[in-house]
Amino acid sequence: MTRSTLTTPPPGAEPPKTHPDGPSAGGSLGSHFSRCFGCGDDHPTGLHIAAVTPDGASVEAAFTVGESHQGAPGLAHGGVLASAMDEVIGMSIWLLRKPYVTARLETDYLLPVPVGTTLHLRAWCTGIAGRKAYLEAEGRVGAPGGPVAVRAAALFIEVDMTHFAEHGDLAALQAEHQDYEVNP
Ligand SMILES: CCCCC/C=C\C/C=C\C/C=C\C/C=C\CCCC(=O)SCCNC(=O)CCNC(=O)[C@H](O)C(C)(C)COP(=O)(O)OP(=O)(O)OC[C@H]1O[C@@H](n2cnc3c(N)ncnc32)[C@H](O)[C@@H]1OP(=O)(O)O
Repeated sequence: MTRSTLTTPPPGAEPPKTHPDGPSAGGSLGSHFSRCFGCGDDHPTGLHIAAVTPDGASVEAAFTVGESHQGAPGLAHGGVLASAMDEVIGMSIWLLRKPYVTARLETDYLLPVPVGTTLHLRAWCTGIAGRKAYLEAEGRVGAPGGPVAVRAAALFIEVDMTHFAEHGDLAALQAEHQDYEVNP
């Protein structure tokens, strides 16, 4: 992976501490928002990524490139593949049960990905330093041990839940996150 210093954990970064409320090994993650482009069941043209965690610390998902994901004829659009990486990386940091947003996403495209290909996605956290989380992901062609077509490295920043209320749609947030209170 051609990774910049911005997505490389600095000396002293700590390993992630998973949260007891997160799914245990072998569990499904579910969608964090029904209209999310990456994972939402109600998104009409979304990626509909559904992930599991094999070990409580990383996530795995299978994503099949469809007709609506093309860039060049018959080939996946690079931005769609980056979205899939962003999604599984976001799912992996949500295992900590703290809200984070993507600050930086670096993607290496190693192989063309034809329509109809199933990419086996995996994401994991490489370290935490203050509000910064360092994460990686890969997409392998055809099988979990298949050739790597896409790799990503990311910097996510921890935010308060008010980030989503202040900048986004508070009613939609509260409808699906009943535990969210304004001015708790
Ligand atoms: C109804 C929905 C509910 C959702 C919420 C519910 C629960 C949470 C959910 C679950 C999630 C589960 C799955 C998620 C799946 C997919 C995830 C997709 C994630 C996304 O797709 S999310 C959208 C795209 N994302 C954004 O929309 C971010 C826009 N942005 C900002 O909101 C600010 O920019 C922010 C907050 C990032 C920082 O702002 P800030 O003011 O808080 O902090 P500040 O700027 O001081 O940065 C602090 C330190 O980070 C360094 N830093 C910052 N940015 C950097 C960069 N780009 N490169 C290198 N370093 C950077 C600084 O240099 C400083 O470093 P230092 O401390 O060393 O000086």
